[in-house]
Amino acid sequence: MATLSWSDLNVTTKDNVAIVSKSNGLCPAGHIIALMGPSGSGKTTLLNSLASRDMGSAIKVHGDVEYLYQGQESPQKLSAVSTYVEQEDHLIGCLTVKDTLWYTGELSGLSGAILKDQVEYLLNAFGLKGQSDILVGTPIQKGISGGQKRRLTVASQLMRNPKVIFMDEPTSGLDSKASFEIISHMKNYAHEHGAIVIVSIHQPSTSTFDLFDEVVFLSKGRTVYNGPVKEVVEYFKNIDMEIPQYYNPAEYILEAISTDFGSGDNTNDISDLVSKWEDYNNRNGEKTIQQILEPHETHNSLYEKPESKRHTFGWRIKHVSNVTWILSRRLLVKARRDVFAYILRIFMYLALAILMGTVWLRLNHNQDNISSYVSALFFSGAFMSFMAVAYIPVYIEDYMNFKKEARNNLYGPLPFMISNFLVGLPFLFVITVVFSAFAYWMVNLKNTAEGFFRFILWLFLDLLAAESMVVLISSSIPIFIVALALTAFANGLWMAVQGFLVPATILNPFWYYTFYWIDYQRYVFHGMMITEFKDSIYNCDADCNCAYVSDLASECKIRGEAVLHSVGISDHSASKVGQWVGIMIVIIFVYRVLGYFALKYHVK
Ligand SMILES: Nc1ncnc2c1ncn2[C@@H]1O[C@H](COP(=O)(O)OP(=O)(O)OP(=O)(O)O)[C@@H](O)[C@H]1O
Repeated sequence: MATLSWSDLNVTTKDNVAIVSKSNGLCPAGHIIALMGPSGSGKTTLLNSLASRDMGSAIKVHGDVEYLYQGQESPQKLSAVSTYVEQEDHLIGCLTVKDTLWYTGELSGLSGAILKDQVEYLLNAFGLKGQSDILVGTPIQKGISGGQKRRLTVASQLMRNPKVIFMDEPTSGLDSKASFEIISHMKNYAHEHGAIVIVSIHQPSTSTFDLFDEVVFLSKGRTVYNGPVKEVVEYFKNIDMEIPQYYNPAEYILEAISTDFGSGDNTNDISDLVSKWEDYNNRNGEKTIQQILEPHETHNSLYEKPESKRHTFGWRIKHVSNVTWILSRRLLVKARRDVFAYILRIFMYLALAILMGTVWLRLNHNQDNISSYVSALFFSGAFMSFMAVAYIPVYIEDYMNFKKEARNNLYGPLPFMISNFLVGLPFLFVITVVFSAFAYWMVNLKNTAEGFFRFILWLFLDLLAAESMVVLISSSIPIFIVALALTAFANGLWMAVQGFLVPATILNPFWYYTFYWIDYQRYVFHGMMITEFKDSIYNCDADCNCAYVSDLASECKIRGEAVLHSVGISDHSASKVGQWVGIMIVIIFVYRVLGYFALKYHVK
């Protein structure tokens, strides 16, 4: 039989302030255990420590947590068989309830009739059958209620039949009936699947409280009671703290061990309760598995030996491509349904194209218009990439969902990054074509099909690089306001050093020898400049004064290459342009690889 046990677990801050002290416990397969205590008593911290979750360098954990099978180290690691239901839901707003379960099932390796049955079973078990085709909900489209989201979160994490389930306040925001239903379902799940379920919970009703097999009461991180729920009343009676009849025992104990509110300091009372619990334990000894288990609990078939899985390289490749395919399909559904993902941006770029086309309307090839042509190209490249900030909230929603799923071992950062890139490609291409189709001809940029397609190429690479930068920044610091500020700053930097506002020839050496060479907007700007000015001829003014000197001055004309020269573009050969396209691809690749490592860091 599998068990999760912990001994002498101490959690402190790095300044040695105790959060959880001397915690011991044992939970056998088939049992559901509650961690209870007032707010700030250390329930989440204990739960995280049991789940071996990284809590940052500010927290230190000492002691042992063991996942054992028949008293021996389990062949499978706890992280491989467990799932953690967080306090926040982190669902994808524009998927329906059924879609959410379906894709999670696919990601868990289910398919065909098994997947269908499992989805149906969970929809029924969590009371979501009537909402199966309703969207989870987005900021502009109301979806299911908060309580239904909570139930969906829990249901989706049972898809792959985890052996150990940690739940951080799964019932917060739910009414007592819904809370009862969830805990009741988890109890049945634990019993039927031989799973271990550990739940931190605030204030369950009496009927919900009675569903738990064991309970740990914490006060300021110290254990006041850890044992069977049905012995709670008896234990507290024996230590002269009789729970009045008709009183919810959980509520009564929580009031007694709460330290934040109420009159007077009850620290001594709490210390007294902790000592009494320690004395009781010393007298009776820690309970063994046999003492914890009910005599009738002999579901041996459920406690099958977990098998260790060693994956070959070929299996991994197949797994990554399968998961990439599932994630790509899910993202495509989102991209189609979520107006914020791409649809709004397509209209935004269309509006910008019309704005640009009417501001720089039908320029002609007189020298007075040369600077307007140059600024139009700068605006297209720089401002279009700046607008990629609109992608940040969409990406952060995906990231949060990714983090939840990756930490629960459904997949890793690689398929997430690849699918995000692949699904972005067609949408960014549509945005590019829509923008170019209007802006290019309205401004009267080079009147050739080749010029138009080259413009599309540069703008497409520009948007890809801008979006990849957003992915890198938002993956590194997935906090909306910070990612927004950093992306705006980075875009300002790339605009400033790309050689338009200050020509490369006079750019400060620090910027020139560093950021100028890795500035994707610079390659886009120079690429567009070559497309526009190479092999173009402009008229000097009526008195034959030419703003740019070229070999055509005697004919009162300016060769476009002279304009290129003035912004520091001396080599405009096809090989140079090809080299810049290559550099753009490398920049996009590097952004994505760095983004991958940022994701990897966050789910370590
Ligand atoms: N990283 C940290 N640095 C310093 N103190 C921390 C840190 N994490 C948690 N704590 C402190 O540890 C204590 C326990 O926090 P925890 O979140 O585990 O409590 P909780 O019982 O789950 O509370 P709630 O029911 O309100 O969610 C709190 O006083 C909290 O301020």
